[in-house]
Formats: sequence, structure tokens, C-alpha cells
Amino acid sequence: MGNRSRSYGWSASSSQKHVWFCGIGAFVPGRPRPNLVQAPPGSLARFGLVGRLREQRASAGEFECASSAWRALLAPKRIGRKARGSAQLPDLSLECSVKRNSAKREEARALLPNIEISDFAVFLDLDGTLVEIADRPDRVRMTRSTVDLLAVLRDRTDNALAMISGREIQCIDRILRPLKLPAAGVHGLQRRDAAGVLHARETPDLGRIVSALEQTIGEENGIVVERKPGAAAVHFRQRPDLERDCYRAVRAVIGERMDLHVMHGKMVFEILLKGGGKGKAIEAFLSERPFRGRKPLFAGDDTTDEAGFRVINARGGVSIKIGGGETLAHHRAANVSHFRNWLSVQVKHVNGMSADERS
Ligand SMILES: O=P(O)(O)OC[C@H]1O[C@H](O[C@H]2O[C@H](CO)[C@@H](O)[C@H](O)[C@H]2O)[C@H](O)[C@@H](O)[C@@H]1O
Repeated sequence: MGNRSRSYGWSASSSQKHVWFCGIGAFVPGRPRPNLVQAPPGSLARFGLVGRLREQRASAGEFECASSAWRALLAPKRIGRKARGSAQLPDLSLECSVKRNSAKREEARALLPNIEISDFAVFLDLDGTLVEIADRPDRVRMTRSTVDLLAVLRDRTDNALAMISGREIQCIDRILRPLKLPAAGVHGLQRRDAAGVLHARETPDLGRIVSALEQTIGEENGIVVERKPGAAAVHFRQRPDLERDCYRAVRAVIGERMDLHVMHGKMVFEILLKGGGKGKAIEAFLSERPFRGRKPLFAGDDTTDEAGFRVINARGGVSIKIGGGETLAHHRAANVSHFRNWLSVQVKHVNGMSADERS
């Protein structure tokens, strides 16, 4: 699981703008599952890029699309029998994953490896990996048991544990309190090493960009604009219908700025200073103690984690994708709790024995 041939779903890169869909099913609008497409079990859905059609039989009867750009495709057509639609998509990447039935989930669960975690340098993403996704960034809470688990993991790995997140480091610390771990923040634009030294590029003030965004697509629309050093994130989770408007606003405020780029994460467009990336941050940690010389492991859930998986795979490490969607990762956890359970089992296993067996 986890390699391209076995993952369900597809993604389109920014250069592949024409996407078409044809299928059987009914679109279910509204929250909390705005991107859910239901189809009778056994019915056939086809979706893919022109010339690269993929077919999926709906065994569980549900298709879940990670991007609401799909919704824009589906909604106007009110999908009925053999409905067909086509559209010009904005310049962004899409992911569509199929909700699999429980038998398939069991298969994915079996595919997480048992490892000697004490030999590893462990890198973990935060949102969607250690904590469940919330409707707003400020509503995320880490459970006490997860904080405790991370503390034990840090001890087991002799401090070779780092957070690799899109959030700024201050915010990571707040969520993990009282733990303070080595961390890469804002998708690698900031990094705090194991000695507590902060490595951060000088970042231009994006205040004007943030203000312009707040004015055009402000909070009153249910859009959350998050201000980070060297970055600004436009969250449309509460208003997926405004995805295109958000994208247009983001493009407009960037204008001709060559030092910035846009990343499409989970229900968010992030404007970022170029030059970061989770892969680079992991590389930097791996060149330093206590990470150096250890086998690396990285777990993440989002498209922005793929750069990290690439680095981990190149070094023969363990890469784990949380949830659906195409990925470079070699292993997959079905969801946050599946991953946390697996991690706590690994943490208790030292030298092939569980903590219970040793006592
Ligand atoms: O790299 P990560 O640690 O996974 O951080 C990625 C982004 O996470 C946050 O946004 C996401 O989580 C929110 C809370 O669950 C959710 O409301 C939002 O839709 C997600 O995109 C965070 O706010 C961003 O700054 C991070 O880049």
C-alpha cells in the first residue's frame, strides 16, 4: 500500500488543468461532509485526466473528494445517471480519494510496520497526523495522552524527535504544551534545532498582503486568514463554496511577486516565501545530532508532506501517509487514531519486546 499503483484516487498537477468527470451518484451538499459523493454499491464512477481515465467501482458506496474544486465540477450538473461534466480548474493540485470499506481498512492497518523505534529519528506532522482536523486552526486541541506519548517517544529516541509543521513554531509549542520539541515551522521557513537554536530566514513583512486578504475575503464570510512569519494562509473549510474566490484573491494580492508561491493544503491556500519545504527541514535535522546517523521516519497527511516523504524514501527510511490520497509514502495509516495507536505500540516495543513482556 502507499505506492502509486495501489493507492485509490488521483491527483492533477498544476500544469494539468483540464479535468473531466463522469459517473453515477448523487452529490450531497453541505457540512460536515461537503465533498462527499454517494453512489449505489457496485455502481461505476470514472474520473481522471483527459486521456488518463481511471475507473472505480463503489464498493462502500461513497467517494470522498479532498478538494472542493471537485464539488464545483459536480454541483452544477446535479449528478444523475451517466451525467458528464467538464470544467477549467484553477491552477492548483487536486486530490480525490475513495472511502474504502472496512475490509480494505483492515488491509491498510496490517501494512504499518513494526519497528525498533529507539533506532529512529522521528519526524511528525501535526494537523491531521497527531491531532484531528478542526473547523478552524485555533480550535485544535492535543489530548493529554498524545502529549504523554510524545514525551515517552522523545525519551525512547534519545531526543531524536522533531515536529515538522506548516504552523509557526510558537503555535506548535502552544499545542504541545508543556512539551517543547525541536521543530520546523511554516513548512520549513523556521527551524529550532535540538539545542534550542532558532534558524529562521529573514522574512519580508506580509502585513499588506494579509490586510488586503482580510479586506477582500474577510472573516465575516467564514474565511479565516492566518498570519505567519513569511506566510499567510487562507482557510475556506467553513465556506468550501468560496474556494475559487479565495484562490482569485490570493493570486490578486500576490500580483507579480516572484519571491512568493502558493501551496494548496487541506481546505487552505497558503502564500509562502519561496525556499522552504518540509524535505529541506528534515535534511537539516538529519545532518545534526541527535538525528544524524539514525534511520528516519516521517508521518504526514497532506500534499505538503510529500517533499518530506521523498527525502525519507531516498534515505531508506519509513514514510507514513495518514488518510487517503495518492502519495509517495510507503506505508499508510487509515486516520489519526490509527496512527496514534500504532505509534504507542511502537513506543512500548523496545528490542522486540513490549513493555509488559519486559516487566
Ligand atoms: O503541516 P501541518 O502541521 O499539518 O499544518 C498544516 C496546516 O495546518 C493548519 O491548517 C489545517 O488544520 C486546521 C485545523 O485542523 C484546519 O482548520 C485547516 O483547514 C487545515 O488546513 C494550520 O492552520 C496551517 O497554518 C498549517 O499550515
